[in-house]
Order: sequence, then structure tokens, then C-alpha cells
Amino acid sequence: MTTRVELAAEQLKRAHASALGALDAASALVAGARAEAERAAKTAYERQVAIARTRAAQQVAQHSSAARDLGIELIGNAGNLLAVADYVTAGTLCLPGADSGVNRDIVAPCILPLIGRGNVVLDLAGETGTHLIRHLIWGAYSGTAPGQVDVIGYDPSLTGLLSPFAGIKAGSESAFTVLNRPQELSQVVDRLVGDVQRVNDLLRGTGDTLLDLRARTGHPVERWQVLVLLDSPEGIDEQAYRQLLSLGKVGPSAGISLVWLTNPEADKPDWWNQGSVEKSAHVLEANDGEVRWRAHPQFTLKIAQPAASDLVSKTDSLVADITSASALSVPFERVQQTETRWTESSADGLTFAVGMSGPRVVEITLGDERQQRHNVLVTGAVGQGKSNLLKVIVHSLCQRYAPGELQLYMLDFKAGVTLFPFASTPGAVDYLPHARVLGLESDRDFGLAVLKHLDDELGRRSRLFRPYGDNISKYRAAVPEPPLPRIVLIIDEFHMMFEPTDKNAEDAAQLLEGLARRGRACGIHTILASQTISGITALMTRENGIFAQFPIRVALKNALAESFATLSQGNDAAARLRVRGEAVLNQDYGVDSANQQAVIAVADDSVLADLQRAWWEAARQSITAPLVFDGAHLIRPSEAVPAIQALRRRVVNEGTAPAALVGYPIDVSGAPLAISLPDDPGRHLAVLGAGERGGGMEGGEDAANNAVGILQTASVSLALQHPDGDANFVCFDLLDPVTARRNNHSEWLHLMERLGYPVQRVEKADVGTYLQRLAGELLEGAAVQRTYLVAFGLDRAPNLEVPDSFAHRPVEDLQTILRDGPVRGVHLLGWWSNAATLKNHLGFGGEGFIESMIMLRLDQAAVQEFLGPFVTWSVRDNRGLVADRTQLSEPTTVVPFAPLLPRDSKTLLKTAWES
Ligand SMILES: Nc1ncnc2c1ncn2[C@@H]1O[C@H](COP(=O)(O)OP(=O)(O)OP(=O)(O)O)[C@@H](O)[C@H]1O
Repeated sequence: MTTRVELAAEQLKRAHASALGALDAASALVAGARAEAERAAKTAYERQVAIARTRAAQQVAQHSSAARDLGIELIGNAGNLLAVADYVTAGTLCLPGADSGVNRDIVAPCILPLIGRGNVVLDLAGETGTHLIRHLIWGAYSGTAPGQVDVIGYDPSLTGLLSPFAGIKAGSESAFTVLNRPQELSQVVDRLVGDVQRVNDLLRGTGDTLLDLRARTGHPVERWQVLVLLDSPEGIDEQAYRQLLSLGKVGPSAGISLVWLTNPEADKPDWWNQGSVEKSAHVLEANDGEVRWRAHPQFTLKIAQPAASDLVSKTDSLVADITSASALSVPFERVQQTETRWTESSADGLTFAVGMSGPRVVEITLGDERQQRHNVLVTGAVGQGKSNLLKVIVHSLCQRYAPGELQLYMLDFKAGVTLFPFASTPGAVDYLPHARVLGLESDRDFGLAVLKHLDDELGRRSRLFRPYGDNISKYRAAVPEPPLPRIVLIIDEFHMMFEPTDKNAEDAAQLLEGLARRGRACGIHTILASQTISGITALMTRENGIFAQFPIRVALKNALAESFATLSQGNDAAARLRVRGEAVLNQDYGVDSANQQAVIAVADDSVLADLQRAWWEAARQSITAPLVFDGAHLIRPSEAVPAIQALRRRVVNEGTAPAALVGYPIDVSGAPLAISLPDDPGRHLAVLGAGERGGGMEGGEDAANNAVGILQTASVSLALQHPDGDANFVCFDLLDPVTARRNNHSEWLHLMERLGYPVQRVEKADVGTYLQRLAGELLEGAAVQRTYLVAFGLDRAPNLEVPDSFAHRPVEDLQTILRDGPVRGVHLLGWWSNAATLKNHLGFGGEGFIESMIMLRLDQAAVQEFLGPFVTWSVRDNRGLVADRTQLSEPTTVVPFAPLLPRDSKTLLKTAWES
């Protein structure tokens, strides 16, 4: 039994054991399978992690490069005139990839909003701060259109940290300034506060920023400014600190940004709150030994370390760009419509456009009774657009007002070409119909003559207005037809009228002052333009001086002293303009608060020429050409044809004595000076001094000898006043062959012959004999024909003072002719290059023999020998001083005639000389 039980137990045990074994085996199998699955899952997981990490690294790289590209796009906008460093780079932001389990470091450029957008605080000490601040400043300059950002540094500890940029001043004075003293800082901060106010006025509460406004108008309105404060709070007092905090808030949108370098180690005064300083700024600071951008503290900042020498050379190359930079141009047609002309009446004033200020067209009104602004002062350094501005003014005026409403008197004291298009030329016959006087290369005498003329006009108008009230508006209301035009006098480089400060300058100042003061009521307005007025301020700004009559100032870019002189002491706005064409318009005598910045329209010459042509076509029937004075122009005999005709008529109709034309007096009459030669004692004409540059008779250019020109023109004009041909012309041929050839002596002889007055020529060697014979006839009382002796270079006549065997000197015959000739119809027209010889020829007691004299290239002492001690004269090209004891009350400056050219002969021969 037992055995069966035991057997069963054994079997159970065995079965149990094999079941357990199977279980173990199964369990081992399961464990193995699990381990295998775990291993596979782990491998897959690790592969996934690796893939994810690689992808992340790729994305980091992509985003980094996208960030870099974005950075380049944000900061890389130089090269266009609206370019501005509204974002600047401060270096590279770095986040080690390992910290985030990424196989690559995360890098991105550190781009900070700056100009027009924000402020920056660098709370950093030492080298790091130095490098960063220089880097940011260079970013501001290089990212902004040349010349359009001004950096003002405040360096109270005299660190010289900004000195690598000092060279920028060569491009624009205002582009870089360093201040050291607290007073200077507070002045600048005051000014910046004013600038913010001005820009806000311009923005008119639209919520726009200056950046928006510039983008909208498409031109560089106002200025960008960056105030860099080093080593703060050093040198900053509480008041400046508070103003700076306000500027920090409102400055960026008005174009003014602050860059502070604050010293983290410095003791701060109680009132200093670093948190407030940093509130409206992006802050870069040191943290854990690294530089960090507070907005992204997980990143470290690797900063660029520009070498000072690199910055200096970059700065130098920027200077060239600043110098040649030009503002975005506003075309003339944008400020002045050109379709409909002459729509305005000048009865109550004159209004013209000059440019744009922000989105608005800038206009100036003269003569308005309410505003009482009537004269304009324009200044600008050479090449800054003064001529262009004057052109814009003239064309805007002329498009609005008909010639009957407006007359222009324009003088240009520089050797420029600004006024040339207003006069007619052989190539373009049209002229500016509004122009009455054009002084192309004016001289002081002509300027004075124009002022005198306008002063007379002032007097005439005052008398005219008297019955109707005290000004032109009232007169025009009472007498609307014909309209009495307003007059605008425009003088370019007017300062030259006051240099040197002599009697002429005093007279000019007095006349101009009177004109500026009394002109408003009479409808006469003055626009004075100059590149430099600081030198003449003493003359002009004395009590009740000229500038007190010029409420409107337009200042183009200029030096600081000129800005002060044009606007007002301390008003440096014109020095801070950056580019040509920008201007400060100030309609309140230059006080700071009235500064308005404008971009002057630019005048395309072809547009202006078309306008002028149309005006001329419309007005030519009713208007005469302006008087054109060109001081450098050589006046040829044929220009005097109308005057010769008038003289000839007078001789024929009224029996007046013939008169010799010698030149044009410097006045606005437009008529040449005629020296009358009646048969009275002393009626001869002597020309003294060298006739051309180069001194002697042989120097100089062709057909430019005024002495020869005067004698040629005098004799031609006299001949034509003898319509019956009853006059002899005798020429003493004393010119050297070169001078004779260069000055068309044969042409003159030929012309005289063809006009019907053949000239009897007396050779050099025969002059003495001729004089002796003629003197003999005069002394004998023989009948003598009317004779004009034309003596070219009497100082060259040989042996006139050498006695012959009877102790008789030919000069005595000359004296006889001079004394007795005129009453017998013998008149001498003589040229003595050497004035001393004339003294000898006249002899003792012969001073009264020649009443009419023209001084050419003689010094003052020589002139005074003949005309007395009170005459002033200096040698000038193309000028003569005419004195005539009976005909002129005082010596008169003329532009003498120049020798004739073949075309003069042609004109003179073609003219119908009716009897
Ligand atoms: N408002 C403007 N916008 C753009 N360009 C201008 C403007 N004004 C002048 N320019 C350009 O600047 C140059 C110099 O101008 P402009 O001759 O008027 O200067 P200026 O001050 O009269 O010179 P200067 O004193 O030598 O006579 C010209 O080429 C002109 O086209």
C-alpha cells in the first residue's frame, strides 16, 4: 500500500518537479524576452534621442542664421537717404547647447533698438564698456544715411573714450560733439527738450513717431540725435538727471536716443535711481562674470572689440560720404503748381513756396499787414544750395504774380551764373519778364546805384500814396488799376557791398537800412543772401541796424558762427543741419523757439526754363527787357547804336553839339555817357592810364584795350553826328603794331571810311610836323575845317619836347591846339598811357586845356594829381573814372567801351542812320 502511495507521491513529486521546471524554464524564457525587448526599446529610444538632438541642432543653426539674417536686415539699411540705425548690433548672444541637451551652441546677433526706437544702458565697467559704447556709436553712424545723425558725447571724466570719432567733424560740425562740463550738458539737454517739443509739434499728436513721419513723407524730416553719457552719474546733477529721465521716455520717438554708460562700482547720490534710468532702456550688464542682456538673461553676450585705429579709418571714409551727401530732393513742382500762372494779386502781400516741412509745403509771406514780415535773410555755406533756394523763390513768385504785380531787382555779387538765365542771350532770347534790373557780376558802384534808384522809388511811392493812406494795400484798394507792382530786391552775396568798410559801404548800409525799414509800407521788399555774414555783423546789427528789419531768416547748413549771426546768438540750428538742401526757417528774428526745419525744393533747370519761356511769351508785348549790368562784360561799340541814333536826332533836330560816347555809367538808366564837344574852350577828351590788364600797351588779351575802345567808339559816335559829313578825322598812328592788331585798329579805319568819314593817318614821325602846321593855321586865324584829332598813345609821339634849331618844341604846338582849337572846331581825343607825360604836354598853366578826362589804370595818387585830393579811385578791370569840369558835378565811374569787333562794323554799317 505504502508503496502505491509512495509511488503516487513520487510521481506527483516528479510531475510537480517537471511542472516547476517548466515554469522556471518558461519564466526564464519570459525574462529573457523582456530583457531583449527592453534592450531593443532602449536602442530605439537612444536613436530617437540622437535624431531629435541632431534635428534640434539643425534648427538652432537655422534659427541662428535666420536671426543673423534678420539682424543684417534690421541694421543693414545704409545707402538710402532715409536709412537710419533704428536697430544696432551689440555683439553675439550665446547659449551653450549642452545645457539644453542640444549638440550645438545657440548663437544669435544681439540687436538693440536705438535711433528713433529706444535707449541703451550699459551698466558695465572697464574695457567692456569702452568697446561696447564705441561699437554702438559706430553702428549708429554706419547704419544711418551719411550726415543725418548727430552724436553728442558727455565725457565728464575726460576719458577721451570717444576720440576715435573726432574726425567726423570734418564732414559736419554737428555730427560729433563732446562736452565735458555740467553746464554744457544742461544746455544741450535743454536744447534736446526743445527739439522733442518741436518734433512733437510736427507730428501733431497723430501718435506717429519721427520714423513713421519720415517713411510717410519720403524725405529726411528733422534730425537724429544720440546723446552718449559716459561714466554716469559722474558730472550729472539732479536737475539734468530728471530731464534725462524725461528725455529717455519721450526722446526716441522724436529722434533722440540716450546711451548711458553707468559705472556699477560708483557711489550713487541719493536721488539717483538706477531702476528709473534703466526703465526706458535696454540694459546690458555684467552678471556671473559675463555680459548679459537683461531681457534675455540666459544668453551671454560676446562683444565686438573694434580697435580704435579701425574706427578712425572707418570714420575718415564716412567723412567723404557725409561731405557729398545730399538730402532727398523735393521737386519744385511739388511745392509750386506750374499749370496756372499769375493767379494772385500782390495788393496785400507776396507769398511764395520754398520747400517742405514734414508733410507740409513751407510758404513765406512778405508784406502782410498782420504779420508784419517783409524782408528775408538767407545764408548758407558754399555749395549748400543758396543759389537753388533763390531760384525757387523767384520762380514760385513769378508763377503766382504777373509782371504787373511784381518786379524784381536782382544783384549777384559773385562771379556766378545764377542770374544769367534771367537775361536774354544770343542762344535764348527770352528773359524773365518780371526782372527790371539784373546785376550779373555786380560791383559795389552798381549796387549803390540800384539802392539809390529804389530809394528814389520809395520816395515816389510815399508821395503817391499820401492821399490814400500810408501803405500800398490802401493805395491799391483805392486805385486798383493799373496795379502798382510790389518790388522785390534780391542781393546774392550782399556782404560784398560792405567790404571794405569805407564810405561806399557806409552809404550802402544806410540806403539798405532805409529801404528795409520803409520798404514794407511802399511794397518794396528785400531778400539778402550771403555765405558769410558774421564778419559784417558790426555794420549790420548796430542799433536799429539792418538785420533788425529782417524778421524772416532762412539758414542753410553753415558754420557755427554763421548760424549764430543768421539766427541768434546761441541758436546753432544751422550748424547742426546735415545735408545740402536742408534749411532752418525762422520767422521770428532767429529766436530758438521759432526754428522750423525744412527741405528746400530743388529746381530743375529745364522746368524753370520752360516756365520762363511761357511767361515771356505771355508778357513780351507789354514789357521791356530788364536792364542787365555785367561788370565783367566788355561793351562793344555796336551796343550803343540806339544811343548814337538819339544823339544824331538831337544834333539834327535841336542843333545840339555832337557828343562822344565813352562808356556806360554804373547806374540803372541803361544809357551811355556822352561827352559833349561844343566849340568851347577846353572841350577835349583825354584818356589816361593803361588801357588793359598787363600794364603796357603790348600786354593783355585781344580786343580788350579800353583806351583804344573809348577812342574808337568816341570817334564813330561823333562821325555819325555829322550827317552832312562835315568833319575831318585825323589819326595819330602811335599804337605799336601788336596793340593795333589786337585791338582791330585797321577794322576801325575801314569802318570810318565805309561810314563816309575816311581817316587821315599821320605817321609817328610826322606828328610833330602835323601839330606845327595845324597850330600855325590856328594862330594865323586861317579857316580851319572841323577836325577831330584821334591820338592813340600821345606819350609815344617822338621828340615833342625836344627843341628844334629855333628853340621851338612841338609840344608848344600841341598846347596851342589844346588852347585855341575847340573854339575853331578842333577837338582832341587823346590817350596817354603814361599820365605824367600829359602833365608835361599840358605845360605850366595848361591844367584847364582839357576839361574831360577818363582815368583808367591809374593809382589813386596819379588820379588825385589831376582831379584833386578828395577823389578816390583804385585800378579795376573794365572800369574808368570820367571827370568833366563843366558837364559832370562829380567824377563818375563807367564801364568804358572796348574795341570794336568785325560784328560791330557789320551792325553799324547795316543800321539805317536817318538824317
Ligand atoms: N534743395 C536741394 N535739394 C537737393 N539738392 C540741392 C538742393 N539745393 C541745392 N542742391 C544741389 O547742390 C548743389 C549746389 O547748389 P547751389 O549751387 O544752389 O549751392 P550754392 O550754395 O549756391 O553754391 P555756391 O555758394 O557755390 O554758389 C547743386 O548741384 C544743387 O543741385
